[in-house]
Amino acid sequence: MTTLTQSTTWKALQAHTSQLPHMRELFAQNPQRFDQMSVKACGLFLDYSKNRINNDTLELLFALAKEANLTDKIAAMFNGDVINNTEHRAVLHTALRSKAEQEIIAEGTNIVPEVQQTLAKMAGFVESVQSGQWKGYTGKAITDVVSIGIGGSFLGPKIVSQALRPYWHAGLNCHFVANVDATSICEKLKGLNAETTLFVMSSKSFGTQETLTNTLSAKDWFLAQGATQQDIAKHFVAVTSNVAKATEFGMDANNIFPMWDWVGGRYSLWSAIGLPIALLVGMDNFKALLDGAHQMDEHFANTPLPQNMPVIMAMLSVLYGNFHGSQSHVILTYDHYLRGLPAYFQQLDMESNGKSVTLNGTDVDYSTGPVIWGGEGTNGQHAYHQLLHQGTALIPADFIMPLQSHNPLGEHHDQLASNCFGQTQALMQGRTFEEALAELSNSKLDEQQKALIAKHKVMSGNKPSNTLLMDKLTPTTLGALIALYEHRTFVQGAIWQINSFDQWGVELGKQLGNDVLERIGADKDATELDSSSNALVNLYRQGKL
Ligand SMILES: O=P(O)(O)OC[C@H]1O[C@H](O)[C@H](O)[C@@H](O)[C@@H]1O
Repeated sequence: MTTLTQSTTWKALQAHTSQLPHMRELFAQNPQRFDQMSVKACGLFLDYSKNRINNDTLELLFALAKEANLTDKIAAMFNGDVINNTEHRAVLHTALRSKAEQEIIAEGTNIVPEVQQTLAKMAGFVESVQSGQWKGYTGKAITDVVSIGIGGSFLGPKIVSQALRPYWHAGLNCHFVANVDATSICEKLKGLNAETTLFVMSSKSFGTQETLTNTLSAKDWFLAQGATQQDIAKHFVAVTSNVAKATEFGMDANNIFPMWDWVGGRYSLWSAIGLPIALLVGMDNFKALLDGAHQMDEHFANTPLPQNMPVIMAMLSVLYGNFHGSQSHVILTYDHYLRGLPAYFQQLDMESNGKSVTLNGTDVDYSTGPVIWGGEGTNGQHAYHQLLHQGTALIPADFIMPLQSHNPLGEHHDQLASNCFGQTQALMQGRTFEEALAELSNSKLDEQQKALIAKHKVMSGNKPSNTLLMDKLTPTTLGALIALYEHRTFVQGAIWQINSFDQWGVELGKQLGNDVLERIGADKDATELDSSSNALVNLYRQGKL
């Protein structure tokens, strides 16, 4: 047993949660519920009143946070303490969006000047590409950027670029390649002109198989179009913390944008890994994105726990995962531009909190990170929302919606908003048997059939959701929104006493993948693996069934 599950507060929460009435009743009991259970910060508004909570629940949750020394842990992260204990690294993505005059020390050095220098280098490059001063090998301006990276070096730039589509510079397009499946790069390169294409290779380690292979194929394609080795410097740039390896690979030293060990891959879009974003939306908008995130950092670092938006959201997730047996959490974005956000938060949260041992190596005896998934509203309402409403699993939901659309058109946005709010309402209140029966009062069915159908129409309700609103989706509000989820993830990790910043689980697959690759390339059938893996490798070597 860990000290966490043995704590009085943990036990009190177990006892308390089983006694709480249905949310319908909680709303009926307290007309102030919405006012008391909503909070505004950094251009975001969070309504968390549709949760299985009352004031006592919140008190217990914040007590748990206090007992986990959350405030000290937050300070330790911002101070650059080596909180990633298995990789001996500080965790300072917050420094990437700090103010130029701040001083943030990592391993004895103030890192803010390096951050600022890199931003300045990005600004110069972005300006020269956007203005057309940067010329390709035949003297033409760049029209297309191909961003090559995977994991944190892919999803952040891709999803943020997608979200900020209304801010794109006219005349520049961007294509993202991650998968080692050649189809990805081949499809992207079709129709592109080598003379006007710029490749941005992003790899923190500069050692990731997919990214290296895709970059080599991009280089081959580029040379096959008539360009020469000397032309590469005009068309290939790299972002990496391994400058030596990038130079060795053939990248021009002037075209390498640095990042650092103290930035985790899934927290790196704020660094030069965000270069494709900056190329598309310009440096002012990129800085506005950083500023939104910085505002959320300030809120997170300085706001008492009960009013602290990331802390509230994290503790609600702890409530469902640890006290209601919830294994999954859904992100529902009611905004087409934010359709990629669930995938981004999935990587952020699942790679961070998919852990089973505490920082000191003890096995956990409680659930840690849930499965994160989701999609855009209203599409999901015609598909998986069925399970949210009537399935057997309890899946807390976050509904995210801007109040104003970038594309105001007729009644579209009113309909979108009414669906969003209607869903949260339906999840919360459900439908009783009596209500379902009453709805059938005018039908021609006999009493027995009515009772059967009514039974199928019953929705238990009491399904939790948060609603997150913003005026409009802008670089600033998007920055705040992403930082909100980063900190939410951090807080959960802090409660669970796990390391949210390493990812050893993905390493074994990579290692074994390399081993299998050797066997695929060998001149005899594989015999040394388990029977399934041997047979699969051998089938692959045959190339047909
Ligand atoms: O940026 P790179 O070093 O190429 O790493 C790319 C990605 O690969 C790894 O497998 C990690 O799981 C990710 O966190 C990382 O973002």
